[in-house]
Amino acid sequence: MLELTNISAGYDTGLVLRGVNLTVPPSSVVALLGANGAGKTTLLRVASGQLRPTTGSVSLSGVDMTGKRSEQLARRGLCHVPEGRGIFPSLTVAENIRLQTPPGVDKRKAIRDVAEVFPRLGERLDQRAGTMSGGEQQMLALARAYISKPSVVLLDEVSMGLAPRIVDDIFVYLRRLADAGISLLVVEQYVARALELADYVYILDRGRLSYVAEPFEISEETIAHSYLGGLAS
Ligand SMILES: Nc1ncnc2c1ncn2[C@@H]1O[C@H](COP(=O)(O)OP(=O)(O)OP(=O)(O)O)[C@@H](O)[C@H]1O
Repeated sequence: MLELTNISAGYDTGLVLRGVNLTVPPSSVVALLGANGAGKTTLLRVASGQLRPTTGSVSLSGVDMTGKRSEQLARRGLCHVPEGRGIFPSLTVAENIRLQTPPGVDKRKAIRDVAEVFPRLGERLDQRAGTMSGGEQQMLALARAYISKPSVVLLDEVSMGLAPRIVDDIFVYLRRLADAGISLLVVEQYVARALELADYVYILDRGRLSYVAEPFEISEETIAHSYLGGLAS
């Protein structure tokens, strides 16, 4: 369970998030929606320890992790798949998987597991990651969410710029993670698909939470407004 309480955070340029409360319960999927610049990526950065909040707290499985570094959160079971993938392009696929395998887990087994879930990666174990297609690179980034056995995965626009067929594969994979009891916090441009996956929906409007609901409660009009950035106006 991930709990963000009364989070305010921003950059040198100013405050972005103002008093945001968000909970990802155990074995649940939360979709985080909002217009461009609303602060979705910033909130994921706070949750993963990349950005220290100005006020508020971050708690993971009941332990206060406010101000802790990303590696410490990762060790406690949080996996962040950022926008732009976060893989090592000059290393091979197999080397990437080995590096991402947590201590105590057999690296060869991790490679076999990834090849089973993503056969395309299995065919490319010796290929340099940076020479693969965008979709294949995204699969490699997502493989980390599988092999590191996390309790919570943060996913920032993981289907961005990918062909529809690959997006289908990625959503099947996300469903599989959710069915395995891993909690997901999903920022996604394919809103309808994100809502299909989600147990709860949060909408950010210019750094403030404007709406929290279960997917069946949310109207198309509310979603459209949130993406135009006009929900509160
Ligand atoms: N490193 C940074 N330094 C300064 N300002 C930043 C930085 N990163 C983001 N911002 C600003 O913070 C605000 C929120 O950005 P953020 O990326 O969190 O929004 P978002 O909801 O994820 O948007 P999008 O859907 O466009 O990715 C924006 O105004 C952005 O310009």
